[in-house]
Amino acid sequence: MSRQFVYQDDELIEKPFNWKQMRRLLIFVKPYKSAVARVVFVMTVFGMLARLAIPLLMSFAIDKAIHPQEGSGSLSLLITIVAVMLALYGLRWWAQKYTIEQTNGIGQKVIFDLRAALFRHIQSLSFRFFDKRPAGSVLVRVTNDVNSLQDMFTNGVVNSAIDIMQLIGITIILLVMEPTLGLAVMITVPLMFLVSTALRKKIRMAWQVVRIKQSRINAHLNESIQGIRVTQAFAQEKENIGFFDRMNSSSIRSWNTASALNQLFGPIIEITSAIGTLILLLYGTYLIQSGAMTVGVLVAFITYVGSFWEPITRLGNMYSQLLISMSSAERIFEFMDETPAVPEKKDAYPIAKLRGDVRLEGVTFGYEADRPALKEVELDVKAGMSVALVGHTGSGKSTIVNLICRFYDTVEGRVLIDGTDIRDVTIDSLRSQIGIVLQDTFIFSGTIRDNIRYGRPDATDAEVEAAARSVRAHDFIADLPRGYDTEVEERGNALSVGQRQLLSFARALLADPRILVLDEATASIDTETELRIQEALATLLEGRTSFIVAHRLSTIRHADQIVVLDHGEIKEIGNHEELMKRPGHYRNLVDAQYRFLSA
Ligand SMILES: Nc1ncnc2c1ncn2[C@@H]1O[C@H](COP(=O)(O)OP(=O)(O)OP(=O)(O)O)[C@@H](O)[C@H]1O
Repeated sequence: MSRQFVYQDDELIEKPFNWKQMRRLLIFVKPYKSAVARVVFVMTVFGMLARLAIPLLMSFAIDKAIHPQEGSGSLSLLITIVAVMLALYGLRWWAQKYTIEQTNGIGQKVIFDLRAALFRHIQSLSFRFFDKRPAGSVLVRVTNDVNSLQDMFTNGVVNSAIDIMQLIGITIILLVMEPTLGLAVMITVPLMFLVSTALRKKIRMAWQVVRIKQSRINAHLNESIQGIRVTQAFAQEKENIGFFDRMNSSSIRSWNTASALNQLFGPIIEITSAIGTLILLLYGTYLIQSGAMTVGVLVAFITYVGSFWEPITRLGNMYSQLLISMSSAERIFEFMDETPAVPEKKDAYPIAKLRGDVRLEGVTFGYEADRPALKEVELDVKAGMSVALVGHTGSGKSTIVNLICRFYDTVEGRVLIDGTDIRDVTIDSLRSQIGIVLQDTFIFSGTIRDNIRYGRPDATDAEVEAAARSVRAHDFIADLPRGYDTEVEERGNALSVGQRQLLSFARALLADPRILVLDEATASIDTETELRIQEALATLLEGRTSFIVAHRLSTIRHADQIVVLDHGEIKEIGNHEELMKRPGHYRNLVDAQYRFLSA
């Protein structure tokens, strides 16, 4: 079997009940506590009391109106009792309807708040958080884990409270009505509890296996779809299908096992409750025959016992659900407790409108503790200069720009913008004045216009168009079927690499940042597009401080300053002419590129 896919995704495994977590979850219910109180009140006063009173009335009707011990039956009393019973049924129906509507509404609101809080928190987390986790696992927490709490919130909390009260109510009534018979019936409760607890645990485990398998299928599906181009290019479809089939069959098998176990549950509960009813009938008949109890009381008992098992079963199910919810809650709170790796100081202030001077002073940084990506970097860039960062792959070019944008904090040394340590200012005020154009241009679903407007949502249509014209993107946009209103699919798959790059230039230009960071695309593009991009770039860079992770000689040559990096250290700094005059890293790099181009 292929070892190529290994999934260690988040799995819904149950966790022991944890009060601390439960309390944290209940905080989300707090805003709705008066609504919850109303539901509990309505259900207790109207729903539960009606439910408990009906068998008593039945017993009363039999013993007093239908078959009294003394005298004959009374039709008018019977009619009155039936009328009261009908009214109680109506009340119960209304109370139930109200409870269902309200609990569903409250549950949805709680889930909405929880999901929103989680999303808001994730948005605030730094790059380091996302470095450690595949997008899929973050996705699962915001969707599956939150959903798995949905049942608990929509039905669980309120219904369990009602069920517990109902059980207490029935137990008290049974014991008060006929203590010995009440006790005799209760004998089956521990039995039923033991049997159902053991079986339920097995069932829970079996369903967890199903969930794990299904979550692996999801992960595989996600990867397969994202990687479909590579799969087809390497003609691996057959292997992929085979792997998927095996996962699929294994998921079905686990489903069958779980479902078979589940089906055992109903009969076992029925047998136990039948034993209870049998005891009730035998002992009840004996009590009636010996004159210690009336037929009406027996009928009431049978009805009460019938509605005794129902809340027990529901509470059992709820308990299973609760344990699964615990693991979801744990994972949700694990994310909620993540603090941004790039924290904002309490007294951080918004940085003034930037001039654009950038200084790196003795900067050392590593993504991992023992692997420095930059070592004691010194760099002084005056406002308006364009800086090309060059060096072999992994030399630390992107890391420099990551630090300037404060996606990460330095381990040693500091980054100064206009003489201010960037750790002292608010992140928002800093980043909103820095434009970033990444190599892998991200195009969001929406129109071309929306995408250009991304960094400045209040820009007018005319401004959007002017930005597109300046970076030479207007012509290709105008050629699209609906021009600026063309919907681009998610990630802009329908656009070429060059077109996407021009779009991102327009986006950056419209945001009009003082400092521009650009990770140049390495993909080879035709000469005409290359020329167009160079022209666009010249417009974009005009008057701004810019840092370009440069791959094209044309870009590098025109830069005011070229920074040559090697293994996280700056080896050379100067402009093209200066660096070409002496032998060194830069000259070797340029010679190598020329050799490559002329080969
Ligand atoms: N998110 C990350 N987590 C851990 N290590 C990283 C991360 N990003 C980069 N690195 C490591 O840091 C070092 C510098 O990487 P950086 O991305 O700055 O190189 P680069 O010069 O931009 O390379 P390239 O030209 O290939 O983009 C490399 O050794 C790389 O493996």
